[in-house]
Amino acid sequence: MAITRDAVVEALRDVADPVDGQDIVTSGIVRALTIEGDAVRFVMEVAPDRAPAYEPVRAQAEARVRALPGIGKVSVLLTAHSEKAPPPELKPRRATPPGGPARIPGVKHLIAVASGKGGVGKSTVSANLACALALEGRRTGLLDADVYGPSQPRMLGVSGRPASPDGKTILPMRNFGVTMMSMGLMLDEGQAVVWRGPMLMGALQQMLLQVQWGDLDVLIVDLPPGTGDVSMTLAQKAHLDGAIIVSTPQDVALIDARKGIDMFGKLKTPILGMIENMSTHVCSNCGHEEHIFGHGGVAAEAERLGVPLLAEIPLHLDVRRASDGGAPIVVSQPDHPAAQVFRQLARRLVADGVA
Ligand SMILES: Nc1ncnc2c1ncn2[C@@H]1O[C@H](COP(=O)(O)OP(=O)(O)OP(=O)(O)O)[C@@H](O)[C@H]1O
Repeated sequence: MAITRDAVVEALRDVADPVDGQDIVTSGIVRALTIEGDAVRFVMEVAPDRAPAYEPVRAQAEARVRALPGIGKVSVLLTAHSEKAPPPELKPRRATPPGGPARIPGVKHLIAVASGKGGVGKSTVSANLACALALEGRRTGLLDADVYGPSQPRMLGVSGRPASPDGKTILPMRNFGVTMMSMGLMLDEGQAVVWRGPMLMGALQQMLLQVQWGDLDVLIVDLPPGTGDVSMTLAQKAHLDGAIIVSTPQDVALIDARKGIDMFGKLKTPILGMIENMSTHVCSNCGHEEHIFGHGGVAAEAERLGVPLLAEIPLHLDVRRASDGGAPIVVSQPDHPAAQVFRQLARRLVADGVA
């Protein structure tokens, strides 16, 4: 029987990370997994001072994989990620001089998740979509560019200041199979509030180009709400494959969403489609459905604009709880109806060749 990547990953999920408390796949220390015939190789990347403590975990991981049917050679190496140099300061500096849209090295697809108005669930959608794409086997990255309200560290259960091997480049964080970086991890509290346009633009470029994203099939960028400098810079400077616009069915959110669509249109960024979030409220006690913010508004708008309605996500307490708990519903309750909507969304984007 051929060894599959899924089987190896599943086996490794049985092994706990003693520091992180999660399994070693979720905690992101398993790297460079390669399978050649019946031979399996991977490394476990840990902090240098913790290497001795991880030796039993390495042995356990090796034994767990070795127990899989049809396995030949298993090689598991402990490597220490360097924490010598602190990451570079995310400096409020001027963006590089004008130039055309550039591709980010190693990144196949770049997708922006935008909303006209704040609080409509753009970050919730970005986090769940990223996790769902990772579950589809896509090498997925998530950049939280919401400089005024970075929420991805909380949603993906990531904390701490990112390390840098050389003081110039930044090592991203990783959880739930998603490589992630957030402006929130690079800034001291309140720092960004005083930033002006050119500073924000420079910081975004730094995050796109100085973070060691590695080879990614898709990088999702969670933009700040509205059509401000960060959104404009991304659309102008980076080769975006498309933008997804998140809106609630309410008129006010829709009007703002139209402005966002208009901006991307002017900057020649394709709109991949719209997502209606908080589409219908499902009572967590009795299951009764209610359209608190109206219903069908986003579908009608998408039709008017000639763009697809990619998903309708229910407003459900479990979605909020999962995000607040640091494990998006797609990973914490994979059978939940809301999780299924995100999984279908991810499959659709993969099938359409954009992710
Ligand atoms: N479908 C949903 N069901 C329940 N709660 C949701 C849903 N979508 C988002 N929320 C909750 O609504 C709040 C706002 O969501 P989120 O932070 O994703 O919005 P946002 O558009 O990114 O906001 P911001 O303007 O701060 O960037 C969060 O507490 C989130 O957990």
